[in-house]
Amino acid sequence: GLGLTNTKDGNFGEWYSEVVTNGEMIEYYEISGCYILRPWAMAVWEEMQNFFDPEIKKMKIKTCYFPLFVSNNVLQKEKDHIEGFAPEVAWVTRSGDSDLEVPIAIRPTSETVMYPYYSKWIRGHRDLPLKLNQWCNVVRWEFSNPTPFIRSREFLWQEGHTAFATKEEADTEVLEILELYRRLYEEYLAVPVVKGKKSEMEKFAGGLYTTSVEAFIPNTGRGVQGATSHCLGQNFAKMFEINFEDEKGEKAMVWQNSWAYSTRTIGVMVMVHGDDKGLVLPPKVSAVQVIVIHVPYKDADVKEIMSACSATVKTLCDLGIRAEADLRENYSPGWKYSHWEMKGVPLRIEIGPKDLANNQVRAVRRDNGEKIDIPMADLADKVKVMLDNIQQSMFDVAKQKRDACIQVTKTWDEFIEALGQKKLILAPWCDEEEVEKEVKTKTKGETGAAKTLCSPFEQPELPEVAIMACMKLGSKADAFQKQGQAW
Ligand SMILES: O=C1CCCN[C@@H]1CCCn1cnc2ccccc2c1=O
Repeated sequence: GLGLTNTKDGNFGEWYSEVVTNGEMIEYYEISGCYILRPWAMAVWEEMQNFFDPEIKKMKIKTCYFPLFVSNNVLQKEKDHIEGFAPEVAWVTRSGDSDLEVPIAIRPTSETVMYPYYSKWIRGHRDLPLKLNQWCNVVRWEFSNPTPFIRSREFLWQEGHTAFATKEEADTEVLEILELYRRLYEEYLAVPVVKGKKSEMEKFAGGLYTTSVEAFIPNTGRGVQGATSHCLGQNFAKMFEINFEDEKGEKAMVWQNSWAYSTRTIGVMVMVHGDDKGLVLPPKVSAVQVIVIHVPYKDADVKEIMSACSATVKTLCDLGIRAEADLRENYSPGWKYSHWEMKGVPLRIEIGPKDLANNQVRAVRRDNGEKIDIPMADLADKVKVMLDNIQQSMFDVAKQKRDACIQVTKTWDEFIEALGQKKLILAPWCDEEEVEKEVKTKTKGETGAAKTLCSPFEQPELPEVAIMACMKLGSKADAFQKQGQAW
């Protein structure tokens, strides 16, 4: 039938897989770790792009497109960067039935594709800042459990790559981009995130420091990295000889950043807001914000009801609201209610004979099921306000749930206990790599190992605090909470 067979609190993994499929966002593909992104998902991706791209254009960041393929020697150039990632690189070794002279890699990220040309294009300080972004796919041949949107062998993202004359300019941009990522999550996906700095162990090895926005999934007690904004320092400039002649005529290396968000954002949004009836989409990113459904009644004039629905859709569309009518006669209203609830449409409007007689419509919110009768005359200003309320309410509810999971711990025992309770833990933190490694071993085998997520920029009164989350361990330990000075 139409309903889900798994519940969100019952079997989260199975629930998630059903929701993205029944909600018509994802179709599973014959090659493991790859997924088909259907229009219902791509519409969310496009709404996010409609916010983000104009914002970076305001920052004078230009769109480019570099090739998908990377030569081996260039890929190996920045040792720190590639070390550890090598197993994930996919290679083209043949064309037709003949082997390639030299295997060619498919980009897992584009630093090594782009930076030889940054070196060629950047000569003097007048060539700076160089700020480019590309919207593309990348391939990482991962082996840990693939999950639609969250972890796939190919995914879509934007990757920004910028070069500056000074570190100050780079530092400033890192945080400007991070703020855009916060807005993307909080204002569009209605998902609360924590901004912070990654630990030395978790940061991008090829960079100087990494900042990120961290989301949290209460059902699993897992933190999830939402987007990253790295300052690369001068590491890549050294490797790829990206120098410029500064005002004093001296040769200087550029300071670089790179930053990305990917289709993982959609998965986080589904995990946070979805419920046992399916997807729940924030109005700002939903392809359809209002679905209008006619309720035929035995001898009522169904044509009149249908035209009232079409007129309602027109009124709403003229206001810039993404409204559609489902007037199919081969499906019952009940079937349609379940179908559009599964797809997470924020607001449903029902029109039946009674409504027509009273010159009103029945509006039903997807997020909390609230039913409201609206006079036809008030449709214009009421519906827009309702959609804004739904957007805000979805964020407030998610933030309240996330905050309820945050626990401050001051002792190892408190920490281990919180770990077992799927908490997002704030604990004092020293950021020494061996401490991080030690805790990783010490917390294995417990309810689930843990990982540092970030050291929040907004710190509670505690000294040096890092925010962590318990990660139900699948194949590898990749998330643990931790304290710093405590031991
Ligand atoms: O995050 C970002 C933001 C966008 C540009 N790239 C950086 C850093 C990517 C780190 N990374 C991640 N997986 C990889 C996998 C294979 C080879 C290299 C890499 C790799 O460098």
